[in-house]
Amino acid sequence: MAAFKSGLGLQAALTALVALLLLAMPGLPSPPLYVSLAGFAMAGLLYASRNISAYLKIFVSVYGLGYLLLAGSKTLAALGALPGVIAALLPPDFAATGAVVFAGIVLAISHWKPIRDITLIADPYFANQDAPAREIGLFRWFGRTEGEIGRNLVGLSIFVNFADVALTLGFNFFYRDMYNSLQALDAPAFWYQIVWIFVPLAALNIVIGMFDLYVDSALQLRWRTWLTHSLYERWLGQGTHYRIPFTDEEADNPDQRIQSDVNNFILQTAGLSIRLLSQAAQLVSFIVILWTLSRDFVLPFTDTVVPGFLVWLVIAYAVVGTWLTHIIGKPLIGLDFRQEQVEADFRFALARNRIYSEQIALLRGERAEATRLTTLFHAIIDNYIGIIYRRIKLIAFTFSYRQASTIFPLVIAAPSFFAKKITLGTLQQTSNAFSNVQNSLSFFINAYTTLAAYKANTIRLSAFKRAMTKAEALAGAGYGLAQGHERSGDVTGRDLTLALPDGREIVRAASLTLPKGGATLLTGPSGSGKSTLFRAIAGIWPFGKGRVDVPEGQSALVLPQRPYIPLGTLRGAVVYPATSEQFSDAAIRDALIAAQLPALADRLDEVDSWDRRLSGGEQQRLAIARAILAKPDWLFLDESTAALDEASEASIYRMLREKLPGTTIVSIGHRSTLHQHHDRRIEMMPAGEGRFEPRAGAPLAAPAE
Ligand SMILES: Nc1ncnc2c1ncn2[C@@H]1O[C@H](COP(=O)(O)OP(=O)(O)OP(=O)(O)O)[C@@H](O)[C@H]1O
Repeated sequence: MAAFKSGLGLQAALTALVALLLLAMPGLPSPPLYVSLAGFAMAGLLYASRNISAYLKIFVSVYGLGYLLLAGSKTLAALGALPGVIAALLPPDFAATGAVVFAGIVLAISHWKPIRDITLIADPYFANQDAPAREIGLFRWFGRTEGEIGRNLVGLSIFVNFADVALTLGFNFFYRDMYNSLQALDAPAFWYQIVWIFVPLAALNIVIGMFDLYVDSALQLRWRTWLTHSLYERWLGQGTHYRIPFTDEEADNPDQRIQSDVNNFILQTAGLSIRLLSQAAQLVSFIVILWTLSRDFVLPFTDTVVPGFLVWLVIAYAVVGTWLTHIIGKPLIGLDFRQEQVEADFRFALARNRIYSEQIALLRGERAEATRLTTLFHAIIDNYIGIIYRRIKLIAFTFSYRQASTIFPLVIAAPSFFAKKITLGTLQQTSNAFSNVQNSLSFFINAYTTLAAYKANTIRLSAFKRAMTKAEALAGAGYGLAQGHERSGDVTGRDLTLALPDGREIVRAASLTLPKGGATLLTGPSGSGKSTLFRAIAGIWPFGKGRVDVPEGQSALVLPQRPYIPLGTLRGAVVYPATSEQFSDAAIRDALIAAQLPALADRLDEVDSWDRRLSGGEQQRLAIARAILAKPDWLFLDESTAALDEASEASIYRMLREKLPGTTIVSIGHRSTLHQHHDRRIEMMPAGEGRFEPRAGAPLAAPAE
């Protein structure tokens, strides 16, 4: 793996050097010239692959390394520098050139759109420079960065798969020799084949199978950990999750995309690409065997010689089969895509029933919910029935095809056997080689359903990533609303227009100031854009024009009318979004008591569905306790005490102003009793065409002591 690790440049140089050395040895026994010339082609390909996808580059590199090993060992063998036993085990000369051809194919397909869609999702993992993931011990020592471990694991997995192909070749020759010994009634030769050929091959097959699973699982686990983590970090980052619905991308059910699509994508990408590679190697090897076996093939019942007849036959057989399968199976892509969607919709509806169970029970909404669930579930069944019929049609074809392919080569080669032109061993070897070639060529056929689901999966993940990019752009500077910093310490708006996602303007303010210090009350009719103004100040509302400036380096906390209560302990719910370690238990208890929740002060460790256990007013007071702990410079209360009675609301406001003297409070509220707790008022006034304008009102009475 040394050349693999030390970069592409070095590999290319080494490969070219081997080729040069080989060429510069006139008179010395060396592999054929075409093997040496292929070295130059390999060096060129490695150079050309420097800008391709990080994932595909691994494959080109492995082929480069494969060429080095094969051509190098062939040269050593030609010079007599390798022991005869090892030299006999080396693959034929064409294997080295085969590596070059395959590297060329990988390079050629790297720009193809379906491949690019896949590599755009796969690449970030293999190109990352992050430290190895701590939580997974498997292969953590296999590279300095997580990306390097991933690349090395893919490389290792490819080598393991190639070893498996070599074994399959070994088995093919074993069958020939074993059946020949049977035909010749040669018992010692038969037992030699069983004990000295079959047993070692079978043992190796088991070991390789185990190691393959270990390497593949480690790769999948590490890759999934990294990709899942990076996707949800990005999804949660800077309000992206909030803005995705505002984009024009179809990115429904992000939960499903992060939890299940990622896993399937990784399983399929790693599985299919590496298998495709070994299938290709197997294909070439067995085509060569088949060609050798049918070099002078005489068409049955004629005297016509068709060189390599079986090779042409198997290619035609597989191409026609692939084409027919494609025609029959194509609708599965759309059906699988839709299945994922309807399953996710149904799951989401069930989850919502769980979350809103109390409201549904109070409203006696069970029937309505059941009707909706039935409709959603019918969509699952309808689509699945479509999938079943399509699969049955596909199976009718693939099964007949598979059955025919076991008997087909025997039918073709049997006349030669009966005419005593070939031995039983050769007949057996022919049949085995034919089915191996057919199998590799039909890789696409057999994996059709997987490929269909894989494509649907890739589309879903690509759309999710595009939606995140668009949502991030919505937050970017220059899009609609600009956000900056205000030196005076106030929150200000200049030439501000807030609009809805469809472009309709709802708030317009040539100049707006929320002064630092004291308390400001924002009032106005329902739907006049008060909460939207808070969203714009908090920097999550993307639609509009003009700018909002907030004081630099100051903390802010927005408490909505319905506070968010996370799953877990009461302690975690109170300190949210901070972590429990940031506050002592005493401070948390004091905050709960100050927020008029003394009964909860001793239940900090209790885990419960607190969002359902606590009343609306209790949840609002829990959010107030959060504010007391966080001590923000700015506290935005969006009807955050609307569920409390007026007396409780009054004492909460008094307590807040007493405990948080340095905090500027901005409240939204409809009750006139709120006036007494604020110093000034801003009112949303109608400004024509459905718009509202925030205007400063007369100073309010000094806050009640
Ligand atoms: N995500 C959204 N997509 C489309 N329209 C929205 C969205 N969020 C808010 N609106 C619309 O924007 C308008 C202003 O809403 P906003 O919540 O700011 O009003 P408000 O003044 O706070 O009302 P209330 O006093 O009833 O809470 C409403 O007509 C609302 O339907």
